Amino acid sequence: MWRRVASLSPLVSRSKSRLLDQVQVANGFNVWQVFSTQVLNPTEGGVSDRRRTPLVTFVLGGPGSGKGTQCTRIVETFGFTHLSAGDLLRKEISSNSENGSMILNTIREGKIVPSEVTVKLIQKAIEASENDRFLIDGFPRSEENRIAYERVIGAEPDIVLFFDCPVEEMVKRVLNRNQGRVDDNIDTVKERLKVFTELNLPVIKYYSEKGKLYKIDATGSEDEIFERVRPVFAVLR
Ligand SMILES: Nc1ncnc2c1ncn2[C@@H]1O[C@H](COP(=O)(O)OP(=O)(O)OP(=O)(O)O)[C@@H](O)[C@H]1O
Ligand SMILES: Nc1ccn([C@@H]2O[C@H](COP(=O)(O)O)[C@@H](O)[C@H]2O)c(=O)n1
Ligand SMILES: [Mg+2]
Repeated sequence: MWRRVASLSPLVSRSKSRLLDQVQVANGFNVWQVFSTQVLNPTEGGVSDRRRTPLVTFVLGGPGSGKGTQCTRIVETFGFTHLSAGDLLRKEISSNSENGSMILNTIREGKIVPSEVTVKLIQKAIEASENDRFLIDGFPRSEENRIAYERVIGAEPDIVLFFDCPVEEMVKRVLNRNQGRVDDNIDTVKERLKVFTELNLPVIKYYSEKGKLYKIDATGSEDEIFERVRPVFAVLR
C-alpha cells in the first residue's frame, strides 16, 4: 500500500500521532525532551507551549535515486536542515575518528555501518541545530537502523519520502556522478542494490503500512521530480 502525494492526511494528524509515538517509545535518551512541545506549568497545573517539536522527514531510495539532489531543493524552498547519514559518516572518516577506518571499509563494501554509530551522529547533528525541521537522508537503511533511532531519539518520523527509480537509471546516475566517492563503482553499486532490496525495502514497507510513506516517481528531470515532492511540504507553510 503506497501513499501517493494526493493524500496528505498524515500531516494533518501529525501532533496527535507524535504524542502517541512518544508514549510508545520505552527507554533511551529522548532528544525530543529538549524540544518538548507541551511543558507542565506547575502553578496552573496545565500545559503550555514552549518550543515546537521538530518535524522529521526520512528520505529513502536506492543508490543514485536522487535523494540528495531533491533534499537540496526542499531545503531551499521549505527551510529544512538536511542531514545526510552518508555525509555524516564520510565526515567521520575525514576527521580521523576512532571509527574512521571501519566506516571507510563498510562504505567501500556497500554494507551498513553499525546503527549505534550512525544514530549517534544524527543525534549530535539534531542537537547542534537551531532548526525544528529536519530531512534525514539515507536513513534508516535497515530495520536495525530504524529501531535504534526510535530507541535513542525517542520518536518516529512525521513523513517518509521514497524516491522510486528504476535500477538501470540509478546505476547510470551513480556511475556518472563523478564526485570521487569510493562507492561509485560498479562492484559496490551491485552490493548497494542488494542491500537496498534486502534491508532498505522492509523499512519502506513498514512506513507504508503505518501510512507515513510518500512514494515519489524519481524519473524525469530534477524539476519534474521536485514538482511531485512540493505538495508533500506545501501544506506546512
Ligand atoms: N532527475 C535526475 N536526472 C538525472 N540525473 C540526476 C537526477 N537527479 C539527480 N541526478 C544526478 O544523479 C546523481 C545521483 O544523485 P544523488 O546524489 O542526489 O542521489 P542519492 O540518492 O543521494 O544517491 P546516494 O544514495 O548514492 O547518495 C548525481 O550526480 C545527480 O546530479
Ligand atoms: N544509514 C546509513 C547510511 C549510509 N550508510 C553507508 O554510507 C554509504 C553511502 O550512503 P549514501 O546515503 O551517501 O549513499 C552507504 O552505502 C553505507 O555504506 C550506512 O551504513 N548507514
Ligand atoms: Mg546521497
